[in-house]
Amino acid sequence: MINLVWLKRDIRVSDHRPLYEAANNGKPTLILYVIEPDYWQLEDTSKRQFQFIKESLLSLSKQLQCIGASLTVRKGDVVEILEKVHLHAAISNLYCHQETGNPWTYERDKRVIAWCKSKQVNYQEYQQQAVFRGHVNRDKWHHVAEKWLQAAVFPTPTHIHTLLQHHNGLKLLDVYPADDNNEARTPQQGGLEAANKTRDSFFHHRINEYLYGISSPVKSTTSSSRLSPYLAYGVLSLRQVLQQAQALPVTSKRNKSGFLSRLYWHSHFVQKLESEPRYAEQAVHNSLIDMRANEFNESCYLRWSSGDTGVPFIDACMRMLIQTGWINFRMRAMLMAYSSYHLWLDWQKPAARLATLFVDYEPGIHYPQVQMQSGTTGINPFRIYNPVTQGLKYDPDGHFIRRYIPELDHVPDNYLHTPWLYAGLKDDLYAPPEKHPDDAAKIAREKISSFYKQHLDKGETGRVISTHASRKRATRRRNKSNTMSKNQLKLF
Ligand SMILES: Cc1cc2nc3c(=O)[nH]c(=O)nc-3n(C[C@H](O)[C@H](O)[C@H](O)COP(=O)(O)OP(=O)(O)OC[C@H]3O[C@@H](n4cnc5c(N)ncnc54)[C@H](O)[C@@H]3O)c2cc1C
Repeated sequence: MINLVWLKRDIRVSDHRPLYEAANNGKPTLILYVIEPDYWQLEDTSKRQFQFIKESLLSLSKQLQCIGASLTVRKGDVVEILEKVHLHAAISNLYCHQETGNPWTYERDKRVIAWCKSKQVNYQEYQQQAVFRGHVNRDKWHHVAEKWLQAAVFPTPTHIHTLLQHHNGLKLLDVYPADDNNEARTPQQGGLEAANKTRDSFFHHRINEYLYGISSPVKSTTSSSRLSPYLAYGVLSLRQVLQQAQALPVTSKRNKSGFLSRLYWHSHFVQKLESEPRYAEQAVHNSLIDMRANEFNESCYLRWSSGDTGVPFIDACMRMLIQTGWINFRMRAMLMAYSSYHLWLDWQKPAARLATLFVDYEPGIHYPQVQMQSGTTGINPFRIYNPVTQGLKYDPDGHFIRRYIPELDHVPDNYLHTPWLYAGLKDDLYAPPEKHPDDAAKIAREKISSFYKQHLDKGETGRVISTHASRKRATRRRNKSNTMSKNQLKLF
């Protein structure tokens, strides 16, 4: 009888409860990662994410060797692979982490649980974020989340009695099982070494510029922590990073607490998708499901998705994302809002496109953010950014635009943010936008107001708020002197 540790978005040894439990019960243990071809065919997955996972698994394999264990990789349907393993060596315990993923992984997990039940395999699933299954009372969420995040981390096992396989299957990682070819030219590297380097440089130096650079797509590349892909695939444990950050003796308290707030937001957002999985498929507010239905303009979508809308700051942001696999929060919000308001595109297809471009794709953050930026939650419906004003503010000298849009080389600086006003624009090189951004924003405002007036059910808005919104005021009254809770006050 063996243990099986099934790895998903938890590619690490430290603060890893499934590995810890397996090591403690002394049975031979198979540590398994399954490349699931059907998953990699989905609209929201891509080769750049696979590449990051591959690098992280190769790094994990070395870490496991240091504690006498080994990683096994297999390719196929998880249930079929479990079945094969079980025939070869009976599985007594299957340990894994709870995953809040997309609808496909949710269904896959249900099949695994059903298989375990049918084979009388003891299925043990543990939390790896402050995200709770079943009914969650949002009034109490921050208390339980805080308790979980402050609990002691699980120590790295010093030895795991490993089950040796004929072949470890690491070579399978050389072949990406889909054909999207969506790679980033200069992505962040996966693996623990890169994760530690990124974290240490942030904790020891870059954190002091954190809030100063946070909104700029240029400054934030170094001032933001850049930990997102390591947290998304569990190369680092969120709880461990949070506790390490709390212990930092940094000079600027504002920067430190700004960063800590965002680590809390992580679980706050993932909890939304966990509590209401349809966030990934349908407008979370029932009245707003059809707000943009039957109006999808494919050519606008294609121009947006390749960074060719004709609005330079939008296009430069999109092209940076295509090239690097990362962009800062504000620009993610602006890109999403531009597609939803100015281009009036229903959010699903743009959301999938962005997901495939993010190396750090985390469904639990992504879909709730997408819906918030698209006005489909029924709360703060007008998240409309003026892309020209944003450009002038965050790229006043135009270096960022020039870097990503060489077709604008012939356009003088004073027209760089609005090239459609320049009489000499070579529009065969860089076509102007289909609608002037101001006109498009005005039309969107009118459409939203009119749709809200006609269709918005306020009772449903109340339901969305009570299920998903943060408890800002209540928390402030109850915890005036509690610094940890102050970090949660900024949740939205
Ligand atoms: C439309 C849209 C989609 C997004 N999709 C993703 C996604 O797929 N994966 C992802 O990790 N983040 C996503 N974000 C949130 C945010 O933009 C990124 O987490 C952040 O830019 C990552 O860079 P960083 O690690 O340097 O962040 P930092 O500012 O250093 O923050 C530290 C960590 O806190 C968490 N975090 C930061 N901002 C947020 C936020 N607004 N909400 C929830 N958690 C946050 C992340 O885990 C991040 O790594 C999205 C935001 C928007 C507007």
